[in-house]
Amino acid sequence: MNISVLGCGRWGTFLAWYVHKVGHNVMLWGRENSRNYIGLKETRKNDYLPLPEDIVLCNSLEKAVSFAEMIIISISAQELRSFANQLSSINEIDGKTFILCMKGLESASGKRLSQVFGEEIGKKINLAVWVGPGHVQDFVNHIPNCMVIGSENVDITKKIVQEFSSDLIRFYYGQDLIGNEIGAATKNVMGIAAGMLDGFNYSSLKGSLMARGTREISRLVRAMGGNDITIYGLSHLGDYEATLFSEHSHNRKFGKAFVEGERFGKLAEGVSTVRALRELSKQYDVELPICSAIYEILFDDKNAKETLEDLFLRPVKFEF
Ligand SMILES: NC(=O)c1ccc[n+]([C@@H]2O[C@H](COP(=O)([O-])OP(=O)(O)OC[C@H]3O[C@@H](n4cnc5c(N)ncnc54)[C@H](O)[C@@H]3O)[C@@H](O)[C@H]2O)c1
Ligand SMILES: O=P(O)(O)OC[C@H](O)CO
Repeated sequence: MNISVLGCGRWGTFLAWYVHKVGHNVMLWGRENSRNYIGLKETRKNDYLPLPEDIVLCNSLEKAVSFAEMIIISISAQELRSFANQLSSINEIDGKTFILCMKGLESASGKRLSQVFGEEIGKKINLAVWVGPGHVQDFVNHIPNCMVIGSENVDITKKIVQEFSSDLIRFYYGQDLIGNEIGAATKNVMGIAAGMLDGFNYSSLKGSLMARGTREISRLVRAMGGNDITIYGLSHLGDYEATLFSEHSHNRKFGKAFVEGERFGKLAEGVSTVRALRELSKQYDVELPICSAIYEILFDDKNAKETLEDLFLRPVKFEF
């Protein structure tokens, strides 16, 4: 099958490498002036992998869309609305299958990425998300993992899983798009919290963070109409190792650098997601103590150590 991957950053380039490895014809699109695109064009490699010769690199969106039956998108979440708007003017998108491989929420509205995409596209397309644990550094070293693909159409979910399954990634069929998208986005906020704990030498608290983080997000998912058990699946709890503990996690590294007064320059999606969660907490009247603490530290200039320690001073309550 012909597959295009739109976005040639860390994850997009891996996805092109992966779908090529499982036997598809692949076109990888990037913006003409982007550093990632220029680097790949010049060297056919990035910091993580060499790009196989028969993956076609291209900077024409029209060409990438018309080439493929299935189109994977992996860019920064806050750019998705304007990017989808750009895509909507391409007639050939009609009837194609789009797969969002990104973890975030629109920061101003709290909307899920499938909602944002659907609102802008305005044409008949199939839409799915592909989330769950996985770092490029592990996959290229042949370390397998499990991931989840979900959509509102189980036939589409099954078709994508069939095309992309391999001994490197075992997929599960997602059953709850709300839970999968909220779960994938919010694990990044827990990753930032974990990095802060690491920075304060409180790493032993990460078990408690896993228990209370999942509980907090499961309440939100239930209020939004999703299934709270989804949060204990691959899109959220299943992604904690790769985010709360991994040396490769950008979100964890961002949190650690933040409390150490250093700058972390790579994309850490949890920063924008925590703004979205403030909005969702109000909209759905759900208390999100850990996410609120991270928001206050990042955006209200609250002292990080005191704010995290204050979480311990809240009234005692039942665990579930
Ligand atoms: N296991 C996983 O599912 C997994 C792993 C890593 C990353 N991700 C997700 O993938 C997404 C991308 O992360 P990344 O680490 O590759 O980030 P990155 O910064 O390496 O890449 C982002 C890419 O988006 C491009 N981009 C930004 N704005 C754009 C626009 N308006 N139009 C077109 N392209 C634009 C940039 O040029 C860049 O190449 C994030 O949402 C991240 O959470 C998922
Ligand atoms: O490096 P991070 O924190 O963006 O995490 C990457 C993936 O989402 C881990 O599954």
